[in-house]
Amino acid sequence: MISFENVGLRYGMGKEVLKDVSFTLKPGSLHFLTGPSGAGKTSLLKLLYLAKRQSRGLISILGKDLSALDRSELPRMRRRIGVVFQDFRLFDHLSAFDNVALPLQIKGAKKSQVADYVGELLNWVGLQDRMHAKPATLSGGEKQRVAIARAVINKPDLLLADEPTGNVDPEMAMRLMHLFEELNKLGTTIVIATHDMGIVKEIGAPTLRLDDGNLTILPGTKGPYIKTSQPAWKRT
Ligand SMILES: Nc1ncnc2c1ncn2[C@@H]1O[C@H](COP(=O)(O)OP(=O)(O)OP(=O)(O)O)[C@@H](O)[C@H]1O
Repeated sequence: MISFENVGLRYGMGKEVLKDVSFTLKPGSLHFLTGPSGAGKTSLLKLLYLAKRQSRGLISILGKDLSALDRSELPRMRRRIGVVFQDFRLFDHLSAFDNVALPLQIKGAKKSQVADYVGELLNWVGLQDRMHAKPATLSGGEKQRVAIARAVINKPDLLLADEPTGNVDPEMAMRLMHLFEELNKLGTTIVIATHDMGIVKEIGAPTLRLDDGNLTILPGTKGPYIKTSQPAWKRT
């Protein structure tokens, strides 16, 4: 369970970029996060992946109240969260295969299991012929697919993706969305920030919409996505 109660965020002494944001996401739900450029989407994701602390309000992630969380617990929490960053953040000295393998190796998975899982996933994202390439020799879309494979390989409890289909053609974008849906069916809670309203419409999951730091929640148009519930004090 993830819940935000009247959360505000400002950078330094600047104005609030998130204002009184309140929502709850049920475990296993899938949501889009939309809104114009500068509306606060990446900032909201930063709070969700524990890279920033809110300026006010209460946040609970994966059932843990962040205000009661000891700093020493952060690394363990972060390991349960997969993130696809807008700028990919791949390790330049590692091949596509090794970038994707890393989370499994850290977890201590067997070599044969790593080879199977990573091969299968890179195949799914259409990179079977680019497994041994280093990021510098990959196109933007190829890097994006490596970043997605790395974020999902561990079947995280929470997956956050910032514009994960920004660099691929529409056909690959839908394929990647289906990968997220498959992961969602296994129980991963997913939030996908996107400008691509075509994908939002096609998948039909409920949407968190930000406008200048203010959040509204739009219901989904298709199942089986678990609907978000507004906290009682926000219902009209
Ligand atoms: N590190 C920072 N320091 C100061 N202001 C910041 C910082 N990061 C973001 N902002 C400001 O916060 C606001 C929200 O930015 P954010 O990146 O969250 O928006 P966004 O909706 O993700 O935009 P985009 O769709 O263009 O990626 C913007 O006004 C931005 O200038």
